[in-house]
Amino acid sequence: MSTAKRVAGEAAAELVEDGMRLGLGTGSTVAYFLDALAARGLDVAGVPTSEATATRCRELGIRLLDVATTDALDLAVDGADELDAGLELTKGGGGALLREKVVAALADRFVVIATRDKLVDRLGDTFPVPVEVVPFALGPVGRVLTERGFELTERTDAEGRSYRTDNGNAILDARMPAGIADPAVTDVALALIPGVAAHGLFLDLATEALLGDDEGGLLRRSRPDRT
Ligand SMILES: O=C[C@H](O)[C@H](O)[C@H](O)COP(=O)(O)O
Repeated sequence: MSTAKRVAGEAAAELVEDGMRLGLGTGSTVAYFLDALAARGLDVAGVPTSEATATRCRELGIRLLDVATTDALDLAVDGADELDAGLELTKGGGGALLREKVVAALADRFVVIATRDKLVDRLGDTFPVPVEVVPFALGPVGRVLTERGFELTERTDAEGRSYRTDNGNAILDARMPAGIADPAVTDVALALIPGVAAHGLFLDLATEALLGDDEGGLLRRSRPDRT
């Protein structure tokens, strides 16, 4: 049990209103959000960002929406692996980055829930950028990333096999030893490499952050230009 994650998840559940269409993130912090949301018994429905979240929603009785027929969401709630003072994020530690980014982009409001220790001065300082790669392109993409100075680790599953996302893709965890000097430049550069399906830099998407700590405290941050 993590008090810090629970506090953040429960605070996010309080933001939900009857009738809302939600984006339902992925991860251990989101698990607390889903529990608290189900306990409220509201009439809501959401697009899940992973098979794991979809399964948990079915168990909890949270109605699911098909992303194919959902043009907009009122509120998305998701975790993060790092966030900076401007609410720019690194995500994808749980491998759900592609669907998470699609869902976040559909939402009018995107609330990040995390523990306070995930606040960083600069993205990439504590967590590599997960790069989701179509398996066919693993070699070429790996070579391009290495040429650009990234140190790569191909993600593996519990059995040591190449990890596969819900979309059937692999993940290269890419660390820039010198740090990511300009996330906006890296964002575009990564997205343009043929074979990259998605990457874990989430820029200009989050509107608010709810950050819990182990003493039960909650820090609220908002992006001034988006709320
Ligand atoms: O792919 C997974 C996601 O981006 C998660 O939201 C992120 O890794 C944070 O997960 P957790 O809340 O378990 O730390």
